[in-house]
Parts: sequence; structure tokens; C-alpha cells
Amino acid sequence: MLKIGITGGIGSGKSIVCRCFQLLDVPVYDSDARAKWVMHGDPELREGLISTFGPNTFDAQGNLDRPYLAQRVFHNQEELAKLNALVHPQVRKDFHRWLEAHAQAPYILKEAALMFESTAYTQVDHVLTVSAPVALRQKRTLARDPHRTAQDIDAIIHKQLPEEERLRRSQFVLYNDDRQLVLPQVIQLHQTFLGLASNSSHH
Ligand SMILES: CC(C)(COP(=O)(O)OP(=O)(O)OC[C@H]1O[C@@H](n2cnc3c(N)ncnc32)[C@H](O)[C@@H]1O)[C@@H](O)C(=O)NCCC(=O)NCCS
Ligand SMILES: Nc1ncnc2c1ncn2[C@@H]1O[C@H](COP(=O)(O)OP(=O)(O)OP(=O)(O)O)[C@@H](O)[C@H]1O
Repeated sequence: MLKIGITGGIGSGKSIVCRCFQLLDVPVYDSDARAKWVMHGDPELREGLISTFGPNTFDAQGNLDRPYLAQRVFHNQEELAKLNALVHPQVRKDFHRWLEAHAQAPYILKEAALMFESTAYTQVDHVLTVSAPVALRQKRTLARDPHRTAQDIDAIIHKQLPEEERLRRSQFVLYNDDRQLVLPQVIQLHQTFLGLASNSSHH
């Protein structure tokens, strides 16, 4: 089965683009949502998080306290590396299980903000980057996330790869820059991926 990774910086529009592909019946693995699900549900990982970040990592109801963890890790490289080392191996395993359940699809998308910063790119055949100018990404994220300041968003941007690097390492690009229409690009990419999938299944 063909596996396409989809990435992009914060606020680039990955989620919105993935929703378009879902409407075309393409299964989408949302790494971020699955990471949160695994952090919540895997008892061993839960223990690891509590011993690394303290009992405040989970609230009284047992839910992950995301603002607390965001405050701890997004302003501290070492803490972020510890979080990634705990979470990313479990997400890799979860992805393998998920793939088995979607073996019938011609191709799937794996959405990950950290495609190249983590090892996610090694689990896909090609990478599609959703690209938008950084000022537009900041504006969209501020509008979407009222709890984040412009400084919080800048800190996250600096923890991610620079846009040129991300583009250099991707095989496909979708421009979500308020100049080019998204849907025609999605449909064209869908045709391309179906073509690639049928080629690879003939070998
Ligand atoms: C630290 C957490 C709890 C903060 O949650 P919060 O709701 O405040 O932020 P959210 O998840 O919406 O992330 C905000 C943005 O930060 C970026 N981001 C998320 N995790 C990371 C990370 N580990 N490193 C760099 N950037 C990240 C993404 O672009 C995301 O859009 C959360 O981001 C988390 O659980 N991260 C670890 C899981 C992970 O690495 N996910 C990324 C894909 S596997
Ligand atoms: N072309 C567009 N026109 C208008 N609004 C858009 C467009 N693309 C994205 N947005 C809005 O910008 C915000 C960021 O988009 P989205 O959540 O899809 O980004 P993302 O890349 O998934 O971000 P993150 O890495 O933070 O998860 C959302 O509120 C979304 O609705």
C-alpha cells in the first residue's frame, strides 16, 4: 500500500487539507491526535510521563493537562526531547496497528507536524508539504488558538524545521497561501497518488 506523509508548519493548514482527502475516502492517520490518545491510554507511557514531568501532567480527572505540558516543553529543548523520546516510539507502533486495519485502501495519508524532526518520514513513501507564508500561519494560529500568544506561536515555530528545509525534503507541495485554490490541488494530487498506487501494486 502506498503511504503518503503530510506535513507543514503550525497553522499551515494540514488538518483542513486532510479533511479534503477524507472526503475523497482516503484514510488519514492523525499522528498528533493519536499521540494524545496513546498518552492517555497507554499505562506504561502514562507512568513514564508522570515520572518525568510530575503528577501535574494529568489533572484530577486523569486527563492529560496539555497547557501544563506545553508550558514545560515548548520553551525548553531538553524537556521537549524527553517528551518526544517517550511518545514517538509508541506512536510508531500505533501506526503499524492502524495500517493493518486499512490494508484495503489504495493509499493512505499520515499527517504529522513533525515529519522530519521525528522518524515519521521513514514510515512513508513520499511526503507532501502544505506550505504557507509564516506571517499567514501566525495569523491563522492566533485566530484558531485564543489561549496562545504571538510569542508562544513563535516559540513553536522555532522548534520546527525551517520552511525551505521542509520543502527541500518533500516530493509534493500544496500551496495554502490564500492565492491558489486548495480543492483543485487536492484533486490533482489525489489522481497522482492513485496513479502511483496502481503502479506500485503491479510490481
Ligand atoms: C505538548 C502538548 C501536550 C501541547 O498540547 P497543546 O494542545 O498545547 O498543543 P498542540 O498539540 O495543539 O500543538 C501545537 C503545535 O505545536 C506543534 N507541536 C506539537 N508537538 C510538538 C513537538 N513535540 N515538537 C515541536 N512542535 C510540536 C504542532 O505544530 C502543533 O500544531 C502536545 O503538543 C503533545 O502532546 N505533544 C507531544 C506529541 C507529539 O510529539 N505530537 C506531534 C506529532 S507526533
Ligand atoms: N485556506 C484557508 N482559508 C482560511 N482559513 C484557513 C485556510 N487554511 C487554514 N485555515 C485556518 O487556519 C487555521 C490553521 O489550519 P489547520 O488547523 O488546518 O493547520 P495545521 O497545519 O493543521 O496546524 P497545526 O500544526 O497547528 O495542527 C485553522 O483555523 C484553519 O481553519
